Amino acid sequence: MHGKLNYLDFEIARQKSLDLVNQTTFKEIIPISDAIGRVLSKDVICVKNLPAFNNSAMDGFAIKFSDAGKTLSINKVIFAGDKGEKVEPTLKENECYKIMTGAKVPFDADTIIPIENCFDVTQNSVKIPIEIKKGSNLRLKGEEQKEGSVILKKGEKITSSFITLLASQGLIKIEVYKKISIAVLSTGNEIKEPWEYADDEEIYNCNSYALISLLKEKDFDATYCGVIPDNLEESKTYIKDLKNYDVIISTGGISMGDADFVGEAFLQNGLEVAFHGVNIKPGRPIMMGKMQNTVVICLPGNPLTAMVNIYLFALPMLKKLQGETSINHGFIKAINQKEFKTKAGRVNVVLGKVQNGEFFVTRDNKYGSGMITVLYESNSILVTNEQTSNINQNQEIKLLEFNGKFFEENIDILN
Ligand SMILES: Nc1nc2c(c(=O)[nH]1)N[C@H]1C(S)=C(S)[C@@H](COP(=O)(O)OP(=O)(O)OC[C@H]3O[C@@H](n4cnc5c(N)ncnc54)[C@H](O)[C@@H]3O)O[C@H]1N2
Ligand code: MOO
Repeated sequence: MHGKLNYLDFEIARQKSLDLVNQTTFKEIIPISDAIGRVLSKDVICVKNLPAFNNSAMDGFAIKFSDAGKTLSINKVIFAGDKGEKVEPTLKENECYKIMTGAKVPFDADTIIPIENCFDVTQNSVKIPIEIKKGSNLRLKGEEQKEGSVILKKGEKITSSFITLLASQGLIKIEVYKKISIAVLSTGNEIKEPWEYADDEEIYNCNSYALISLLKEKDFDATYCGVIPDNLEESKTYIKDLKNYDVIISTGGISMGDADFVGEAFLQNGLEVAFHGVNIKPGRPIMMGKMQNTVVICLPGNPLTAMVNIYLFALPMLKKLQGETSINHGFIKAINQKEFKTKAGRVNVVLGKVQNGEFFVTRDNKYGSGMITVLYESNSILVTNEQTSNINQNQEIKLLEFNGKFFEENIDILN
């Protein structure tokens, strides 16, 4: 672990991280009221046509299109919820129905005219305008979704708009993938928990809480498993007890320091390293691999680095493991507002704030990976390719927002 790190190409590292996992096979059935953020483990098939019957989109009159311009007698009034005899076709010559929004339209009417577009409306009759469109305001049975069609796809993450569709089908339970289990650890003798006393030489553990919160924002549950002391033997035992988790995420102790033996402790527990070291700033020492069935993600200790790296490298892989199909970062386009420099020869991650399509780089891109406040000051990142040394003012750029969307397509996010 102490040899010079071989810095892997960014895209190769991203691909290797994805290759480490296959989607979980464990499923469960849960109520739709608890389903937000969960991933569908099978397609949802339409069992009830949408709409279920021909119905009116407006309060008004249901007529035959050929009666445009005529004065018609009102045959009957139909309300939403009327059924059976009340909605049987009963039109005679020069007649129409008065009808309410959502009410079933009998088969002998083909067009709905909103009441405010009609003339001389009385209890018994109405004059229909001459300029009308056949079929207007008539919502046809199955025009939105037909029985048997796929309405929601396996691998999609459930949002509130999914719930509307599920409830429209009379579904109250749904099959989803079980949540993957994630252990989060910190390392380092200098680390104190926020509720402990920390003297001037000690620092508070921010990484674990920050990572668990970021994972929560992305609909993952993570368990905090404590601080591993800077001691190889104790680390080995500690890690051995975590093999029941699907994923272990640690921060710190993976660079070149004499106390950086977290990697060694994982290795001695059977870790097969996929890569250790990526040509990116921040995040050069990042390491990923697999320890039997457990995916191991070792993030560098600097809080800024840990957060940016979990976002860039870990989220796509965790999404894949969770069974999601949209696992790739999507970008938004913006215009850079102030020129800044980046270092050619490596991939650079640049923090900034995007607002209404304008990007404001954080602190002129002059900050250290050990800083914490800069994360708070930013809402997005720009990722350069290895050739880029400058981002000009007014240059169109691609940005990943911290709360950005993920897509099935793998698109080029580099600038
Ligand atoms: N000789 C070299 N030194 C370093 C290299 C290198 O290539 N050669 N890489 C540097 C880079 S880049 C990074 S990033 C850091 C990462 O090192 P580690 O992953 O070993 O992290 P630590 O040394 O344990 O900690 C770094 C920094 O972060 C603080 N830290 C750690 N854990 C937490 C926590 N849970 N909450 C808050 N802060 C934490 C820690 O106190 C250190 O200040 O290595 C460079 N060195
Ligand atoms: O990964 Mo380090 O944060 O580049 O300094």
